[in-house]
Amino acid sequence: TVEFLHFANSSHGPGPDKWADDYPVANGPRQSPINIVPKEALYDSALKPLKLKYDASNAKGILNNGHSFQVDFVDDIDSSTLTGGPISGTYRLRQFHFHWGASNDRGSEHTVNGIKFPCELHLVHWNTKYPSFGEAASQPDGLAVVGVFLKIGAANPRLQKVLDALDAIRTKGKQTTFPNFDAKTLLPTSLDYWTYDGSLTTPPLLESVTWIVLKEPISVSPAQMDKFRSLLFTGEGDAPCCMVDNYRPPQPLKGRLVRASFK
Ligand SMILES: O=C(NCc1ccccc1)Nc1ccc2c(c1)[B-](O)(O)OC2
Ligand SMILES: [Zn+2]
Repeated sequence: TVEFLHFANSSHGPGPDKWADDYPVANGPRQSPINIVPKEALYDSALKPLKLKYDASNAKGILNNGHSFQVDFVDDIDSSTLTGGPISGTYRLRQFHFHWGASNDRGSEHTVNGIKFPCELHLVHWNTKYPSFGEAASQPDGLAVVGVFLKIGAANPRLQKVLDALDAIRTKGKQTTFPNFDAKTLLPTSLDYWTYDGSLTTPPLLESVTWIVLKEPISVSPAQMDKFRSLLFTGEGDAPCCMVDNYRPPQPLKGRLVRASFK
């Protein structure tokens, strides 16, 4: 079947194959996502365990931003942080969001041995050595994003808390409060990960992300996947366009090394 990326030319702008026109970095040396080939990843015993310390009271709101939805966190103090892993210093949790497909055969941005998952969660953190997220986003060590695959299985009750808020943000630009949410509840048991240097996967595609992709997926049920697909790319009053296939396909590795925190 012809894979139609809903990013493709449509009501919400040009698709991935057109991004290089406005963002030449789209063809840069460290673009994301990538296909991860576990057998070609290098086990690095010097990699530290990930340390995620999240404070549920930092959760602020949930927003339909027109290409995904995100849960935003208070990030003016070091209360929800990522340390350890491949990074040095302290990175603050800013937001998390997802990417998903029109059907369960696609949707993730990273792939593993060419396998696509139906959905991928991104927990976005910024390096506190910089004064703000915006500043950090333009630095090579500015951002650290934890990627978590979602795999079809039993319904995920922790994810359901997020999905229950989607009815209130169906159209582009809508937001509502989303207090007291512990993002740690969305993580799998194992924090084993692959890591590599990459970029934002949506414009401006800045090459400022240390990617940390967890090996173990979390579960999502088919009904829960349909809840993601109930969102709209379009604003209230516009002809409705379902928010699906909001993922960028894998980009050339260009000689980059992917390291593994596990054997
Ligand atoms: O924060 C974003 N845009 C707003 C912005 C503000 C200021 C400077 C630059 C960008 N985008 C963005 C951030 C993090 C990730 C992605 C996109 B992702 O690749 O989808 O997953 C990880
Ligand atoms: Zn993302």
